Amino acid sequence: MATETIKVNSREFVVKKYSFPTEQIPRLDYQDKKAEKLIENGQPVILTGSDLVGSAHHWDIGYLCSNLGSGQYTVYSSADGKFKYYDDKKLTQNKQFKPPTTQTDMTFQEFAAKLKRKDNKELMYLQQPLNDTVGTRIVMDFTNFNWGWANETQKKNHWGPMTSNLLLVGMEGVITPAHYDEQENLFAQIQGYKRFLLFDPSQFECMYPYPIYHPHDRQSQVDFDNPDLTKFPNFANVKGYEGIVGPRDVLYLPMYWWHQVESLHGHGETISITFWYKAAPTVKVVYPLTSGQKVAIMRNIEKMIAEALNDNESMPSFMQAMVQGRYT
Ligand SMILES: CC1(C)c2ccccc2-c2ccc(C[C@@H](CC(=O)O)C(=O)C(=O)O)cc21
Ligand SMILES: [Zn+2]
Repeated sequence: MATETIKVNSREFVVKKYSFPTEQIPRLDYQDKKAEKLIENGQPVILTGSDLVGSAHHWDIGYLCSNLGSGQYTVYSSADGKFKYYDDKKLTQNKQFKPPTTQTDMTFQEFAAKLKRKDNKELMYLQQPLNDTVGTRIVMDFTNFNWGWANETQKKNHWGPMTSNLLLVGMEGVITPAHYDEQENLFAQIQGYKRFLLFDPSQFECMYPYPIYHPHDRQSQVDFDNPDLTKFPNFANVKGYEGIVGPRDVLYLPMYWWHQVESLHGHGETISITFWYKAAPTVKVVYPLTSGQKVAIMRNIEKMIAEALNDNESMPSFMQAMVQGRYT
């Protein structure tokens, strides 16, 4: 795998080299009016100097071990280090689907002990909603997040309610392959460095998501390491953004933006916390539609057709019959 070296603020990072061009995601102080403007316009921005999770800046594996209590945590394992999310509620409709990762529940202490072992054959990724089973120190740190700023940002941008905070602890080298989410996301990095590759929702035609009834719904079918340009020819035209998100950085990741996330080697495990918000309720449709809104329309139509046909096998021929030779 070809690599390249990126320099950010006198630090050097060795990253995988991909086939597509990228521009830098802007990095601005979180109080900079330009940053506020970008968020307002649904554009990604890496916010520096934010104290959104200031009360968690001291979190490391040892502290979490001592203070997360003995609750069970969901740990995913992957032989190739890729953690392509799959919706287990859609497994029934896809008998032949083979989950690409395995999922084990364990205490954080067991997870930390596994991290220390040198004979790990698989990479591991702990992903857990922050809930009340955690210890009192963590609850205190959580309570002391800068909720004032978070709530103000939520209100100013007419986002819906916050739905969840996920605690993520990844080994160096874990990769979350390209996908999009249907929520606004303030992504707070606490420890380690993550490279984000982002693609505007208008790149939909280059990303070839799985069918909506597939367990990998919302994930791209394209293998970035070995893109099949026969099956996915438009991927040759894809253009992205990229940025390295380090400790104390907060990335605003707009809804419907595709993202691939790589925990970089040489800087230890990554610890992140996500703040997900439902979309703003669309009170009045404003034209022209944004590219994100067009993706939402495509998804809703795909869902309606799948429900109406009630037979996923007939979706491919139906979808093609609807447009072929007509909308050329
Ligand atoms: C891959 C993993 C661990 C996972 C497994 C099974 C179910 C859900 C998830 C899940 C959800 C969010 C992330 C964080 C981030 C990617 C990253 O930071 O790696 C991201 O995509 C986002 O913040 O939107 C990571 C995961
Ligand atoms: Zn995501």
